[in-house]
Formats: sequence, C-alpha cells, structure tokens
Amino acid sequence: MNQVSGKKLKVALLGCGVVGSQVVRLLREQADDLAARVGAPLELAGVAVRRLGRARDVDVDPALLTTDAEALVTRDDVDIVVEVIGGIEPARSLILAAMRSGKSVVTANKALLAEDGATIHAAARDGGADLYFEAAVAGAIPLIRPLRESLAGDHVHRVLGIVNGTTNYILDKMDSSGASFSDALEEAQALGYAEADPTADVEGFDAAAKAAILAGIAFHSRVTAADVYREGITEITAADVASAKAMGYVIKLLAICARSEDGRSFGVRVHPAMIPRDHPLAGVREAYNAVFVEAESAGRLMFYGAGAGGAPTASAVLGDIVAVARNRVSGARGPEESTYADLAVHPVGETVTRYHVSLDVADKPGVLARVADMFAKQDVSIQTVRQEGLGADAQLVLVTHRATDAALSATIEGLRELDIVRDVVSVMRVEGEDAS
Ligand SMILES: NC(=O)c1ccc[n+]([C@@H]2O[C@H](COP(=O)([O-])OP(=O)(O)OC[C@H]3O[C@@H](n4cnc5c(N)ncnc54)[C@H](O)[C@@H]3O)[C@@H](O)[C@H]2O)c1
Ligand SMILES: N[C@@H](CCO)C(=O)O
Ligand code: NA
Repeated sequence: MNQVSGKKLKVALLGCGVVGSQVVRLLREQADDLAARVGAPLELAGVAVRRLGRARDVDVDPALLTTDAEALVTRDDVDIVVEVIGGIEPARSLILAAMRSGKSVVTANKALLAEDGATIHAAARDGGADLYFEAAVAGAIPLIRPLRESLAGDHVHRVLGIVNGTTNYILDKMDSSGASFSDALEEAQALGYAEADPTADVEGFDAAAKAAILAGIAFHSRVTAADVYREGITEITAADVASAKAMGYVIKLLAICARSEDGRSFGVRVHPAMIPRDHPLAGVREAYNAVFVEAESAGRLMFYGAGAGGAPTASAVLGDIVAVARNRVSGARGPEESTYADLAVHPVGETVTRYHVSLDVADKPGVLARVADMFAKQDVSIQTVRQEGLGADAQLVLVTHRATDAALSATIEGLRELDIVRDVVSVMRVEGEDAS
C-alpha cells in the first residue's frame, strides 16, 4: 500500500469547458486512487471561469468558482495550475504569473506553446517550475512524454502522422461515402467534432501547432508555428478523393517532421497527402489520431488513439497533474525544454517526396511526350502515367518518383504554360511508399 502521508496539494483550474469539466470530474471521482499514486491528496483550490452562473457539464461547488483567474494562480496555497482556457491571452499571462510564484503548470494549449513556447519554457526554468503539456498534442495519446522522456536516449529521424481528428473525420467521410468537403464538414459540425468556426482545423493551423511542438522536442531545437509549411483540406474535392481511390490511395492530412539526409536541418510540414490504402495510417478512421516516430535505435513506433474529446484529453491532463504532483512530493523536477541541437528548419522547397499530378489535356498525338519532357527538364522522374477519360474530357494522371518540392513546383509552372495543358487539376504529395 502506498503511503498518503504528504501534505495536501492544491490544484487551481483555469477554464471549465469541454476539457476543464472532465478534469473536475476525474479529480473528484478518482480522488483516493490519485492520492495513493501521488503520495498526497490532491484538492481543487478553485476554478476560474468566465461567467459564474452558467450551466456546466459537471457540478462544481459554487464556493470554488471565481472570475478572478489572476488572483487564483498566485494564491499562496495553490501548488499546481492547470490551464485549459486555450488561446494566447490571457492564458500566457496567467501561466507566467503562476510560474513566477513557483507553481507547477499543466496546460493543453498547443496554440500558445507553438506561438510563444520560448517565453513559457524560460519562465518555467527561471521559476524552477514544472511545465507539462501532454494534452496539447494528440489528446489522450501519450506522445509528448515518450518523446521527452522515454526516447531521450535515442536519435529521432522522423515524426509522421495524423494529429487532427476533425479533418481526419471529414476526409474519412469523403472517402467512404463520396461526400463533398462541405457536406462532410457539416456532418463533423453536427457531431460536435468541428467547431462553428472550423478554420483552425480545416486550414491546418491546429495540426501545424502540434507539428511545431513535436518537431521542437524530437529534434531538440526551437520551432514555432511560423516555421511550419501548412496547407489545409478545404480545396480537396470529391474528384480528388475518387482519383486517389482509383489508384489505391487514401487522402489524409499529415503532419511530417523529418530530418534532412545530412541530419543538419529538418523540415516541418502539414498538408494533405495520398498514402497507400495498405499503409497503417490509411486505417485510421473517423476522428482518431495516429503518429509514427522513427528513431535510430528504437526503429518505428506507432502511437494511436483518441486525439480529442473532453474525457480523453482530460486523461492526459490528469496524467500530467499526477506527474507534477509526484515531483512536488519528492522534490524532483520534470524535464526542461531541450533546444541544444539548435538545428535549422529548411524551406519546403528542399523537401523530397513523390507527387500525384492530375492534368486536363488535349487528347491528341504528342501530348504525352511534351508533358513528359517538362518533367524531364526539371529532373523529375515519372513512375506511372495513366489517362482518364477521352477527347475533350481527357485527364492525364502522373505519379512521380522522389523529387524536391522546388523541382516539382518548377515543373508545374512549366506545364501551365503549355498550350496542350488546359488545366493543372490537382497536385498532391504521395507519402508512405519507399522511403518517402
Ligand atoms: N476539446 C478537445 O478535444 C481538446 C483536445 C486537446 C487539447 N485541447 C485544448 O484544451 C484547451 C481547452 O479546450 P476546450 O475544448 O475545453 O475549450 P472550451 O472552449 O470548451 O473551454 C475553454 C473554457 O475557458 C473559459 N474561459 C475563457 N476565458 C477565460 C478566462 N479568462 N478565465 C477563465 N475561464 C475562461 C471559457 O468560458 C470556456 O468555458 C485548449 O487549449 C484546447 O486547444 C482541447
Ligand atoms: N480540434 C482538434 C482537437 C484539439 O486538438 C482536433 O480535431 O483534433
Ligand atoms: Na497527448
């Protein structure tokens, strides 16, 4: 039996929305187990909310509610501050105030960490405070702690995966039912996956923030959201999905953090990509997330599970609360930010991958040769070509071997200038085959 002999540790919760309300529930329902695991009881010291009288998903003792988050985070009796408000301000100021007063901080805030992680990590170091953020990337899936701790002795080459549940749900619907992007988005909104303003998800901002956080940890370098090349899924049509299907691919929004071949830099990108239907990521359906980590000694690891939702995300938050609480009981500290490698982020033009290119062309002799010539001029090698349709409706669909983004872009520019190419219908990266 563990001893619950330590003095009570007090937790201040900032925000009582989808995630916060589940944190309150779990702290209450699992109080005895948590106390045994930590070695000291955890007690809610207060819950900062925007409005006091609102109906919530969980019953909270009204005496704990406050609209003065600033006073709560600096209260002498508070040991741990949990930030689940989201956004940049006031979350940043509240976290900084908490750290300056020596509190340990747990946050789920990917937007803040990706925009200004440097300030938050520096404050943690200066304040001698713990900063844990497992819930910020891929919700319930343990990914931050494995990267920061379990893989701290290895050399990570690549992190690749699906880190946004809403867009995976939309793309999965488009693939399974042939739905248009807007119909699939409406369904995602009706089910509560996508928010009323779905921009952060569908334009890839949410995934880009997560990619920045993952790359920073994996490559021991500082990465912000601005370093991430980003494309969303709003331009993907039912025809793109059907064309991918016809060639044995499925379209997924991927986050890819990869070292360059010489290991001196790395790229971070978020964009839709085609992957073979027998690739493990192709089987990630609905709003699930899955991430591969490829490391020198460990080889290929796969992390899979619920990347969003109140209870799954609160599970990650609770795990962090237990970790920082244990540290306080034992007088230990969690890992600090690690940016010693200071590698550069290379521009997307240096990315090497394969491409699926769909062209609307005149169906007449010599067209294929002229198109192939344009690829050859930029040293982009073609792997497969097929023609869809005939006459005025003819489309040429090409898949390339590995080439740089810069060479592919130059090829596309050249193709647009050919009189026989009526339209470049779509260009999409192909991942998950060979070493791509
Ligand atoms: N919902 C998810 O599935 C999920 C998954 C992973 C990470 N996250 C992250 O968790 C955080 C919270 O997300 P959520 O889905 O619970 O959002 P939410 O909008 O449901 O909850 C945020 C709550 O904070 C409150 N709030 C806003 N300003 C406040 C202030 N100044 N003081 C006190 N409370 C204030 C809001 O009224 C709201 O109730 C975000 O950073 C989000 O990115 C959410
Ligand atoms: N909106 C995110 C959940 C929070 O990270 C998603 O759809 O995955
Ligand atoms: Na996580």
